[in-house]
Amino acid sequence: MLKKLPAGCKLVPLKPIDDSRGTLTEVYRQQWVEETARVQWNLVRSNAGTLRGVHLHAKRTDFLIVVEGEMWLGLYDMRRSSVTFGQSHLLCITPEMNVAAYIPTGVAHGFYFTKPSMTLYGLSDYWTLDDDFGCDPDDPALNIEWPGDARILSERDTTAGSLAEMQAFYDKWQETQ
Ligand SMILES: Cc1cn([C@H]2C[C@H](O)[C@@H](COP(=O)(O)OP(=O)(O)O[C@H]3O[C@@H](C)C(=O)[C@@H](O)[C@H]3O)O2)c(=O)[nH]c1=O
Repeated sequence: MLKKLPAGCKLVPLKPIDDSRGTLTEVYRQQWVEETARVQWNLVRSNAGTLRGVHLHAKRTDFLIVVEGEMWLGLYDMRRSSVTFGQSHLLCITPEMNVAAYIPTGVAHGFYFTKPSMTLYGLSDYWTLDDDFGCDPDDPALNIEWPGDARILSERDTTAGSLAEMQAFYDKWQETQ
């Protein structure tokens, strides 16, 4: 497991501004991640024990904020040309940390929620199942030890194939580009 984030992943610091009314926080500026604008935003509620993923996008990047609760972000670098290829990282994000996570294309990711949580994420391309590869989040090759035993997974994630199969799909997709 990598001690740092896979290459190109970023934790962007957010700066809450407090006053007697409460707090105002900018959560996204396009210049923070130096690339194209977000074209879609998703607001997601997750029950305690939910695991979403592991998913991979070949064309799309995600910019993600934990608004409420606690999220463990598992990352695995599938880009053969990357210096961190084949390496994983797991980190915990809470709203109090005041960070947004930027996930580039080619880095597989899963979200595990230890308590009821709300996340907000911006997509650089419209969501489509064609760019939502998936694999078994417990595949030992991922080298990600999700915290907590109780698990709520989607049907798709429960029946997803291996990391090796997802890597083969991703490699094939890249050859056609
Ligand atoms: C992601 C998404 C899903 N949906 C629909 C499809 C389905 O009916 C319902 C729930 O979708 P899913 O089960 O795919 O949701 P989920 O498993 O949370 O999918 C997400 O997982 C994390 C790890 C990611 O990486 C995200 O990009 C996305 O893939 O919402 C949309 O309409 N638009 C969207 O942008």
